[in-house]
Amino acid sequence: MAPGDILIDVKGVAKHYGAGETRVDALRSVDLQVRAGEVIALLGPSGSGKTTLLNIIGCILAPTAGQLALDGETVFDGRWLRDDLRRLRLDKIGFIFQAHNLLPFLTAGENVALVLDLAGAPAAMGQARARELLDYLEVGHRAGEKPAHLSGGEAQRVAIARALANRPRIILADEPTAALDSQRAQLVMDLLRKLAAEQEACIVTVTHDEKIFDRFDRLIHLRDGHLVQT
Ligand SMILES: Nc1ncnc2c1ncn2[C@@H]1O[C@H](COP(=O)(O)OP(=O)(O)OP(=O)(O)O)[C@@H](O)[C@H]1O
Repeated sequence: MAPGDILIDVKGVAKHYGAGETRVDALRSVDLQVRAGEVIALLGPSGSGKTTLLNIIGCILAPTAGQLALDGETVFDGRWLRDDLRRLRLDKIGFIFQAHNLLPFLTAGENVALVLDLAGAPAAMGQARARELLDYLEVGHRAGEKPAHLSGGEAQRVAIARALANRPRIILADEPTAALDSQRAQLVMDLLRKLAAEQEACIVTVTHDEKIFDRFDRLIHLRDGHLVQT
């Protein structure tokens, strides 16, 4: 794989929820390609389908129709083509969620190292990588704390470190900077851009945060279940 290769390929993806009178067409027919090194934003009003699309790309939600290929491999075509979606997510995808979802009974450092542990890496390697990432995000001094003792911004940076721990090529983020002040939001975006370039990864971010719009290569708007690129 080289920079510029297509890491996410969404073709004709539709998703509806419910049936009959309660049916909601969240995505109608969406085509989207994202290449290695690209950092893109998904924008759109509430209910326009941003989270639905992010969850489909993350193999958390099955489309109603269409195809999805990740890193050159078709993973959905009318049905999931792999039965080990958990493994696929562990290997290829890093998630940064709005609610940071850190495990409350583990320290910040353990939360990050856990990802590598699950992927089968030796414990010492997981701890070293956790330390490196937490230091990089300027939260290394909090590595021994449980999430309940972290501020919102600190917890979010730990969650970002966790998403990056496994060096995924596809990073999906839902409002990653919502809990951060302007300076830190830009720092986090600059870090994500640097990582995307270094690791030949791509980043898809749902955001409403205007202060980081200039950090994206493309802004993609969702309207009524369709994409409009700018
Ligand atoms: N599990 C569900 N069951 C039924 N309808 C749903 C479900 N999830 C989402 N929807 C509907 O699908 C549409 C798209 O929702 P989605 O959460 O993808 O939008 P969004 O753009 O991410 O919104 P927001 O910015 O508010 O998070 C909305 O009309 C929503 O009400």
